[in-house]
Parts: sequence; C-alpha cells; structure tokens
Amino acid sequence: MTQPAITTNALTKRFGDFIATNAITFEVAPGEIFGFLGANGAGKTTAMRMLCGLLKPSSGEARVAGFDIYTQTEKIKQRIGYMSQKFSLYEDLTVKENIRFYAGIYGLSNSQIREKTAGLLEKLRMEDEADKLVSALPLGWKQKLSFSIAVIHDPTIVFLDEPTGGVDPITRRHFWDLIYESASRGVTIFVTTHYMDEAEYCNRISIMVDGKIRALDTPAALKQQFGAASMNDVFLQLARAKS
Ligand SMILES: Nc1ncnc2c1ncn2[C@@H]1O[C@H](COP(=O)(O)OP(=O)(O)OP(=O)(O)O)[C@@H](O)[C@H]1O
Repeated sequence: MTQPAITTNALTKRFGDFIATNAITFEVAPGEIFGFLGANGAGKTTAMRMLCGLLKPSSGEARVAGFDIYTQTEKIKQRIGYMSQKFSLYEDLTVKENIRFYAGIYGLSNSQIREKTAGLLEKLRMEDEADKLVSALPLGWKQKLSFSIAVIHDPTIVFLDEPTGGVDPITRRHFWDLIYESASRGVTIFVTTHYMDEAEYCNRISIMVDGKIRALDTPAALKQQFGAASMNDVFLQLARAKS
C-alpha cells in the first residue's frame, strides 16, 4: 500500500486555555486534492502551520510525506511547497527576479533555475511579462505565478492557504487548472478556502468548526449526508448547528 501523504491522529494545539485545533484526525492520499474548510478562526491556519513544521503541536501525532512533525521538520520543509495570500511575491522585484529568488531559497542550481524559469513562463504564457515588476500584474496572474513558484522544486505536497482571495470565479477556475495539472503529476494538494465553488473542485473536504473536524468526505457524499443542494448549504448547516 502506498503511504499516505499526510496522517494526523488527535492533533491538538492549545494557546493557554484556548484550544485552536482540537484532536483532529484524518489522512490525505498521495495526489489527492484535499480541501480544508472552516469559518474564520476555526483553526485551519494553526493546523496547517503544524503540518508544515512551523508550529509545535501541544499533543497528538502527524506525519507529512512520511516524516514526523515533531522531530523531522527539516525533512518536511524540503518536500513541501507553501503559498498563502499573506506570504507572497515581492512586488518590487520583476517576475523573473521573484522566480530566481524563491528557486534559490529552495536550493535549485543556476542551470535548474534557468530551465525551470523558461518552462514556468511558457506554461503561464507570461514570457512578455518576465521583466515587468510584479506590482504591475493583475491579482489573478500574481496568484498563478505564486503557485507555480511554490511547486518549482517539485514538492510532494503543496499547502495553499486561501490562495485565490479577491478574484472572480473565472479567474479562480483558471488557477484551479494549475492545481489539477500538479495533482495529475502526483502532487498532493492541501488547500484552505472560503469559496464554495472551489470546495466543489476538491476530491475530499473536511469542515472545521471551533477547532474540530465536523465533516469529512467527497463533496457529493457531504451533500447527500446533509440533504443539501450545494456545498454552501452544507457549510451553512454546520455553522448554524454551532450557534
Ligand atoms: N499565536 C496565537 N496565540 C493565541 N491565539 C491564537 C494564536 N494563533 C491563532 N490563535 C487563535 O486560534 C484560533 C484559530 O486561528 P486560525 O488562524 O488557525 O484560524 P483559521 O481557521 O485559519 O481562520 P481564518 O480563516 O480567519 O484564517 C483563533 O481564535 C485565533 O485567534
């Protein structure tokens, strides 16, 4: 059996008396697109930071790409890509300079960087923008560039924290073409989003409420389970059950 990309068992993070992530248990398969949903403050970013090896859990277990999140964080960091709306491109560098900078951080050689840069610009059809400042690009283009940079070192798993905030559904759909393309090459995608159209694009979805996972299945199975017409209905039912 192939090893799961991510496994967690009762993974928990407390900040003082407050439990931000409360005993979450799940598995993500290699090449799966796993949507990690929840209202603001549900504990998604906290969970993601633990899985990326950036935050020590209070208790519980997890393995990412086969490595332990307590003791093997450096190995995890080498195998993952990360993109967030908050941690993104340098606006005052050009497109090419951003690619060079991040590829260098990920440890690629100069010849790899040259080759990857050409391929990336071609795939995004951004050859004409290579020497433009990132600040001059539309937001949707920045997001696609940011994603492409997050996978430039061929990670096994990529973590996306609200990657498409602030753009319209068509632009989001184009962004998701990139996600599907990576997943079809076997890259595991772990993505948080507040957009329910995006939730429908995931293979499976978990929904967190107040630090706990309240639902986890395929979009079709969740809609059936909740007797809901859309993922938005499922989400609202869980939110209402809370209040
Ligand atoms: N370092 C910290 N110290 C204390 N509380 C924290 C800390 N980090 C997060 N929290 C709290 O933990 C809870 C969960 O936060 P988290 O950022 O994980 O939520 P989220 O689901 O990612 O929300 P959003 O969708 O708004 O990004 C929030 O109530 C937040 O205030």
